[in-house]
Amino acid sequence: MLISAEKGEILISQPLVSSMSVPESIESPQPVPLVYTDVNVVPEHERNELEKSISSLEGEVLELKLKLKSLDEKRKGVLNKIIDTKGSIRVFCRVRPFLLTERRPNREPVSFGPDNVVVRSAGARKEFEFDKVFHQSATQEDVFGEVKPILRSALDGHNVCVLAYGQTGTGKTFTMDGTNEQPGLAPRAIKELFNEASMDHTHSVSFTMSMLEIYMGNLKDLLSARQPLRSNEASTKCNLNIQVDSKGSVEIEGLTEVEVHDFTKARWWYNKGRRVRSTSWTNVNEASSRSHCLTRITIFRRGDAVGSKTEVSKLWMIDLGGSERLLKTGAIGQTLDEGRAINLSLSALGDVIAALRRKKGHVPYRNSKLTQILKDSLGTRSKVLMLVHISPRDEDASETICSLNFTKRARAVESNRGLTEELRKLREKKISELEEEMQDIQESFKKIKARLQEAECLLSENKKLLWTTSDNYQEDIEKKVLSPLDHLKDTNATPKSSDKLVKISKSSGFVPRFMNSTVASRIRQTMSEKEINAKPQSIRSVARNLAHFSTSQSLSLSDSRSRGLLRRSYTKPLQAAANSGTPETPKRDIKQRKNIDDTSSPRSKMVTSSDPNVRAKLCHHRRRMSSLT
Ligand SMILES: Nc1ncnc2c1ncn2[C@@H]1O[C@H](COP(=O)(O)OP(=O)(O)OP(=O)(O)O)[C@@H](O)[C@H]1O
Repeated sequence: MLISAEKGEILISQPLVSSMSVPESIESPQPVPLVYTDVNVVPEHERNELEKSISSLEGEVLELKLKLKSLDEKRKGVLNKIIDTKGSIRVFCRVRPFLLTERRPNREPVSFGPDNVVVRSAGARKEFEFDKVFHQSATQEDVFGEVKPILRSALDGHNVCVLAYGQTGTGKTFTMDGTNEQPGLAPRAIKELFNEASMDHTHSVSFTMSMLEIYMGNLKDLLSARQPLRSNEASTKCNLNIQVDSKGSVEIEGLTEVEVHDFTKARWWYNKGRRVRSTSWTNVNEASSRSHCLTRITIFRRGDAVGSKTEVSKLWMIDLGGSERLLKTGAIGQTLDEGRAINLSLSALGDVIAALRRKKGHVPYRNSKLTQILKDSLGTRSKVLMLVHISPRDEDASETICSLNFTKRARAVESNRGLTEELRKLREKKISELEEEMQDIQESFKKIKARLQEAECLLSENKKLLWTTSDNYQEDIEKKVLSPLDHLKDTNATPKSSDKLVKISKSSGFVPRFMNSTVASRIRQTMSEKEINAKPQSIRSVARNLAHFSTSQSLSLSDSRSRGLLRRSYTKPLQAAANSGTPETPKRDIKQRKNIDDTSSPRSKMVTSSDPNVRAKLCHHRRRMSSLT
């Protein structure tokens, strides 16, 4: 028998009850034909089939997981090649649109192409090249689209740094942070990380988050529980120490690191950190960031295989302080000091990037806190993405040139400039080939993942089925062990695998044919019931109990053990008919069967009546029932 999990149907192997005939008398020399009545018993061969299917599915799941793992490795390699060919330090430029309060000049000082910017200032024309230029109409989505591949790199174990650089008021905070309606890179990146992690079937990935600010050369923990009441007030966690371990990994002593399990929680922490950041008014930007704000997502990625190591990587998202020359901002006092501190560290960052690009032996990381913190994320195995922001205004043209000159240093070596036309074409061809390969890998990955999900689903269904049937199987074994009918075992053949399976809907209230009453028994039953119905309620209830047995009055086995077996076997369909058709748990099944056995056993002491007529009828019933027990 098989229970179809989908349709709630019971499949019963033939021959079923039709093949069951009970010998007229125990003296009959004929062997007892096949008795196969328990609808909950799964034939051995079907259980074997199920076990075979489970083991083959387990093999398939393992194989598919291995395939996914090897494809993942391949994907990692190809992505790495793409990023390296494109340049491990990539520089994008974003041009801020004119604000409503700004007057649009007749002749705009900045013009741009897809990967170049031309600035005209004081009669001079300067051109700068970029990996990509985002025009004024570019959306937050457009910018994120270009950053997305580097996030995959972070999940693959590389340290990644995304930096927003530019003059005050050019849109660094807008790009990194955004607004509720137009979320920026940081919230989008965090969401994407969770999204990618949820789709990774070969690794378990978890994240922690930290935020800090470098303000006037000091480190301030933005997620610390104890924050100063006013923005200028010194925080308790204002001077954190930067440590470098033997492997060159940078850690910040005492920096709050929160575990984030989902995007909502991560976003909550991110907003909390942003609120604490130091800002002040300058005559360029009303809420100017007077510090560098660093958000770190630490990624812990561990393979499913036993003994696999946890890979740790970092994603830094940095909103740098405004890079403008101090005179222009009208800064005095503390604001002037803040500006100086920002400029010093920006210049140190420029030196580090330039040294890395020139592949110079000495990289001056120690010159600022910013570069000390980023020491393990700006190196050779890391990926850096710098977004330089510029203003479209005429008055900002000279400041724009300064910003673009800064990024020119960063791009100098890996840029297309200096490459011959032939080499440039070769490079582009290689990138497009790699991108095609990447697409193929992703397609195969998707297909295998879909098959894996299918196989896992089927496996779990089959296991459930085996579990259910094993329980019945176990019961069956127990019954066989306890059954005194062991000598009949050899004559009761197990249905062959070739036996046709008959589908019977569970809800149809199926009763095996051997339980159907004969014509004679039906007449007898009707007559008894008519008489009993005329009697008091207590007697009617007894008659109802007896009616369970009236359906099998044609049985006349004198062997009490045979009768016991048969009674046990047909109480199940009765019970099934009584139930509403919901699949039973094995435990409930046993309990109910016990109850039915109890109630179906007529006991003389249950029936008492002073009416001699009723007594006579009941005796008649008792006599008939006693031949069954
Ligand atoms: N791409 C854009 N689209 C629409 N508005 C923008 C864009 N970029 C910047 N802005 C607007 O310009 C103003 C200044 O932007 P933002 O504060 O992001 O500059 P910033 O470079 O971070 O300045 P600071 O260095 O002083 O913090 C804000 O009002 C912002 O909403």
